[in-house]
Amino acid sequence: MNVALIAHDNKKELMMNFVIAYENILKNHNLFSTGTTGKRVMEVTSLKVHRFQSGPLGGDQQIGAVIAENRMDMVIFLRDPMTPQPHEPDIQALIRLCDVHVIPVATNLATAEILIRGLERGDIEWRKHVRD
Ligand SMILES: O=C(CO)COP(=O)(O)O
Repeated sequence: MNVALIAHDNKKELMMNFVIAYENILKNHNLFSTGTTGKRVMEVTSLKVHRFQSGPLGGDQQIGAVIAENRMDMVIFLRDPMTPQPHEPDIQALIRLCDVHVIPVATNLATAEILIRGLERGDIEWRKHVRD
């Protein structure tokens, strides 16, 4: 499955703990990230991540483009709801596209944990039939 991992600055520690905890599941999938998140994930784990631009420089839009082509199967986006982001329209657009294409998307840790366990159990195998 193609899985996007994105975290705002105040959520990056949380994301690193998440990817360390679930490395054994994530290693079986193709991982995509915005620039800084991907760099950090590769520093703290042995995971390989395809990195796009940093979020404020267009990374959310690049991941959005993959979603728009219905090629992303899951999005884990640990958002910071307390800090205004300069690229807020890009963030909204990415999440909107997840709804357009019915892509499982988690925007907080509690949902991320459920999605990652679902990924391991094969709950989103149906994506193989609707992708591309
Ligand atoms: O801003 C982001 C998502 O909106 C994340 O970007 P970085 O991973 O480059 O910090």
